[in-house]
Amino acid sequence: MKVTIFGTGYVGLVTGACLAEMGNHVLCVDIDVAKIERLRRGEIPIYEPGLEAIVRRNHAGGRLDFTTEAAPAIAHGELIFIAVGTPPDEDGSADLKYVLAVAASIGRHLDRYAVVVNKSTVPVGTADRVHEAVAAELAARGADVGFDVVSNPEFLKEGAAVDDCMRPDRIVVGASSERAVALLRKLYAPFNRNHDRMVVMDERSAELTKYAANAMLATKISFMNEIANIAERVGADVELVRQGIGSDPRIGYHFIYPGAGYGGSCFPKDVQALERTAHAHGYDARLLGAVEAVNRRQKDKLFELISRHFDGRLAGRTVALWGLAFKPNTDDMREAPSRQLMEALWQAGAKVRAFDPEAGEEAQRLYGRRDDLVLCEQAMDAVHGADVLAVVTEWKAFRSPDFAAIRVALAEPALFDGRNLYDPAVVEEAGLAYYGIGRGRSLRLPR
Ligand SMILES: NC(=O)c1ccc[n+]([C@@H]2O[C@H](COP(=O)([O-])OP(=O)(O)OC[C@H]3O[C@@H](n4cnc5c(N)ncnc54)[C@H](O)[C@@H]3O)[C@@H](O)[C@H]2O)c1
Ligand SMILES: O=c1ccn([C@@H]2O[C@H](COP(=O)(O)OP(=O)(O)O[C@H]3O[C@H](CO)[C@@H](O)[C@H](O)[C@H]3O)[C@@H](O)[C@H]2O)c(=O)[nH]1
Repeated sequence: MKVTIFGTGYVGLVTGACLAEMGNHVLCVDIDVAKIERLRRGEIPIYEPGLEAIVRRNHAGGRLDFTTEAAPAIAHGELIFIAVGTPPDEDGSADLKYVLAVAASIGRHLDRYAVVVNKSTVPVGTADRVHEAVAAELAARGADVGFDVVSNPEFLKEGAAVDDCMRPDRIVVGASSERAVALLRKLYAPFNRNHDRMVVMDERSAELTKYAANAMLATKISFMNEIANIAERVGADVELVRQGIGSDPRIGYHFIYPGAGYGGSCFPKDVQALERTAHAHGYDARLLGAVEAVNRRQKDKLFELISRHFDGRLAGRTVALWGLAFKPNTDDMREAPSRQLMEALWQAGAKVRAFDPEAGEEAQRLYGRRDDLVLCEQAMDAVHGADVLAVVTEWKAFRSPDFAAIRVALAEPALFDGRNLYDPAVVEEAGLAYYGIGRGRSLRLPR
């Protein structure tokens, strides 16, 4: 099929590449000229495992191309995806200016029936607004062209985006037109070979499904962080509690890892946006407000532990920091807990020596050159010359470090484990003070 995708970010590029891999002819459009030039040269602007090979193969095979021109892109696709950003505006609601700009542009150029497929995460009612924006432009030029708008939210996770896109749990399609549903069934048929993953519903339910999924996952994390903070105070170990509750299949082991708080481009903004939607409809969504508040507080947790360790005297101290990305397998630092921690440390007069397997360049872009930040090439380089070590992101490379070498390298051997990666007893045996999240220090069970 002929597919156009507006937006070549995490969602647009991955979707475009995977649809091309399934044999479709995909044209990706972006207003970012530099991004499109890089993509045409076969360079991938983001770090996403497996993506580069698929993009290069399909670009070379003539099934995937990139442009900055809206008109030929709209002429190309029988399915036109919108996968542009929906950042929060001043009050936390989703800002639809990019989505509506694409919709208007479709209306200005469309000259035969097409399905406009919205993949961006958008508030309930946006399909109607996109419909109106396209229709207004068609009317303005007196064009009598049929089109449908479908909601098709995306559930991929960064770091596993290609895999999620190739093997989705479900494909949610919100549509009121049979013609549009039939075209989407055809497009997604190769992804449904094993069993039908398509869940067809109305547009509003599809839009709400996306927010409900993210809000549920964020709620699980904040819940566990709340339990961790209780565990710390009562002398229990939240890691044992986690295993104790996860074994109940109604609860499950997934997404109940306590830590330094959730970050990324989705959970923080989507929980907030859903709360704003509820508010706009006269409902006070208290649970969502609490999920958000618990997370904001949790992102301060590592700083509090480090500050307490030094009795609040952080000026002149140096903290080694492992992990800048908001989670492993990405270079994305949007809303990353590492940022809140670094900024608080700087404010308190401390310096940071940081290492991340992929996000060093992004940190450089965000913070530029400054005296209180050294970006290191190796994990141990960050530790040498630091007083203490804080682990913020659970990259696999950090799972089993040489604690003895870390103890020798640190001036004040202490490890702040923001993801509960380590066994406190093992760390302490190596001669380092251990601080985790919700690990009451009075409890040490025999192994
Ligand atoms: N990142 C994720 O893991 C993820 C997962 C599911 C859903 N989402 C949602 O998908 C949407 C896109 O997210 P993302 O992370 O891919 O964003 P992103 O910021 O990585 O990419 C968005 C792209 O859209 C481009 N763009 C903006 N206006 C444009 C226009 N008029 N025409 C063409 N391109 C334009 C930007 O230049 C940018 O390259 C958001 O609504 C997000 O909430 C993201
Ligand atoms: O038990 C857990 C699981 C995750 N996290 C944190 O939660 C954040 C988000 O992680 P994850 O969900 O893996 O990453 P995203 O790429 O943001 O993906 C989420 O957001 C996307 C955008 O909407 C959705 O498509 C995905 O389904 C949804 O998982 C990260 O900071 C993680 O460190 C925890 O603290 N504890």
